[in-house]
Amino acid sequence: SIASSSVTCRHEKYLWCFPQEAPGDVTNAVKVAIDAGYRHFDCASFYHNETEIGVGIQLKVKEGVVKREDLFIVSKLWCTCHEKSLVEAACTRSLRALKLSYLDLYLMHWPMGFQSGRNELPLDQEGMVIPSDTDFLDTWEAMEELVDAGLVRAIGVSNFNHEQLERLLNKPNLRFKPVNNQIECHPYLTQKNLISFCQSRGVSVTAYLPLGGSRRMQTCLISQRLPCALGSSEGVHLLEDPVIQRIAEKHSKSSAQILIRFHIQRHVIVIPKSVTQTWILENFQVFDFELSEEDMNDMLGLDRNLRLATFPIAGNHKDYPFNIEY
Ligand SMILES: NC(=O)C1=CN([C@@H]2O[C@H](COP(=O)(O)OP(=O)(O)OC[C@H]3O[C@@H](n4cnc5c(N)ncnc54)[C@H](OP(=O)(O)O)[C@@H]3O)[C@@H](O)[C@H]2O)C=CC1
Ligand SMILES: O=C1CO[C@H](CO)[C@@H](O)[C@@H]1O
Repeated sequence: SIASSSVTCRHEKYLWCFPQEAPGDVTNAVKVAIDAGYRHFDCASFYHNETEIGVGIQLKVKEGVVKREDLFIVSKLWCTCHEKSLVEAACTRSLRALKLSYLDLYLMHWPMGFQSGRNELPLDQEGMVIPSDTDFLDTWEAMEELVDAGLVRAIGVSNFNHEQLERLLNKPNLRFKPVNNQIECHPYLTQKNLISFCQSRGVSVTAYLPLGGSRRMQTCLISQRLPCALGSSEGVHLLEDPVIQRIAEKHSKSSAQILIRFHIQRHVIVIPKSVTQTWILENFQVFDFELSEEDMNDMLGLDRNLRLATFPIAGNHKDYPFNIEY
C-alpha cells in the first residue's frame, strides 16, 4: 500500500495528524513498488493522493512493465458520500483521479455516514462528527449498482464490526456479497474473533496499520497529549517490540518483515505502506521464510486490544463500529 492519509484537521479539541506525502514521493513509490513486484494498491479518496498514484500506474502500464489487468486497485467511498445519489459520482471521481476505467475492489470506508458536502469531517460545536441519516444497507445498494455499471469488479467494507457485517450479509435481496472487510490488525490488536467471523462467512480480511503506523503519527499520539482524532494516546512501538525483534533476529529478517509475514500465515491480506525505496523493497521480501507455530503463538500472545484508529470524533455515531467487543 502506498496510500497515505493527508487530512490535517485542527479543532480546539482534536488534532487530526495524518502526514501527507509529497506528490512526487507518492508517484515514485508507486513506480518503485510496481518494479519490485507489488500489484495491489490500497487507495481512498480520503487520502487525497489518487491523482499521484494514477500517474505512477499509468507510467508503468505505458512502459509495458505491467498490464492493467494484472493490477489490483482498491479505493474507498468516504463517509460524506453515503447517500445513494452521491455514490456513483464519488466512485467516478476516484476512477478519474486514478486514470482507470474500473476498480478491482471498492470499499465502504466506514459504516458511518457523515453530513454530505465539501467538508470531509463536518464537526458540530463539540467537535464531534455530524452524521447523515443514511443506512449503510442503502449505501450498499448504490455500490451494487457500480458493479452492474462495470465501474467496479467487486465491493466490500472497511471498519465493520461483526454485527454490522452480519446485518449486511443478511440484507434482504442482497445482490453482491461484501468480499472483503479491511480492518486494523497487528500483534497488539490481533482481531481473532472478527477474523474468524469474516473467514467463516467467506469474507476475506485485509489488515491495515500492520506496522503500527508512522512514527510521526505515534509521536503525535504520545507527545502532544491531545486526544488525537485517530485515537489511542498510548504509544505503540510494534517495530521495537522485544518479542518481534527476537523473532526477527532468529530469521535474519527485519521486524517489519516479521509483522507482514504474520498476516500472510493467517490468510489475511496485508497492506504495509511506505514511500521509502529501501522499505518498499524490504517489505516485499516476505515469501522466502516461514514463521514457526511457536513464533505465531508468541506474536498472537502480544494482543492487548490496542486500537490505534479509534476515530473518537465519530464516537457518538449510531453506526460507530467499536462499541462492541468485535
Ligand atoms: N481502512 C481504513 O480505515 C484504514 C486504512 N489504512 C490503509 O492501510 C495502509 C497501511 O497503514 P498505515 O497507516 O500507513 O500504517 P503502516 O502500519 O503501514 O505503517 C506505515 C509507516 O511505517 C513505515 N515503514 C514502512 N515500512 C517500514 C519498514 N520496513 N521499516 C520501518 N518502517 C517502515 C512507513 O514509513 P514511510 O512511509 O515514511 O516510508 C510509515 O511511516 C494505509 O496506507 C492505508 O492504505 C490505514 C488506516 C486506516
Ligand atoms: O484510512 C484512514 C486513515 O485513518 C483514519 C482515521 O482512523 C480513517 O478515517 C481512515 O479510514
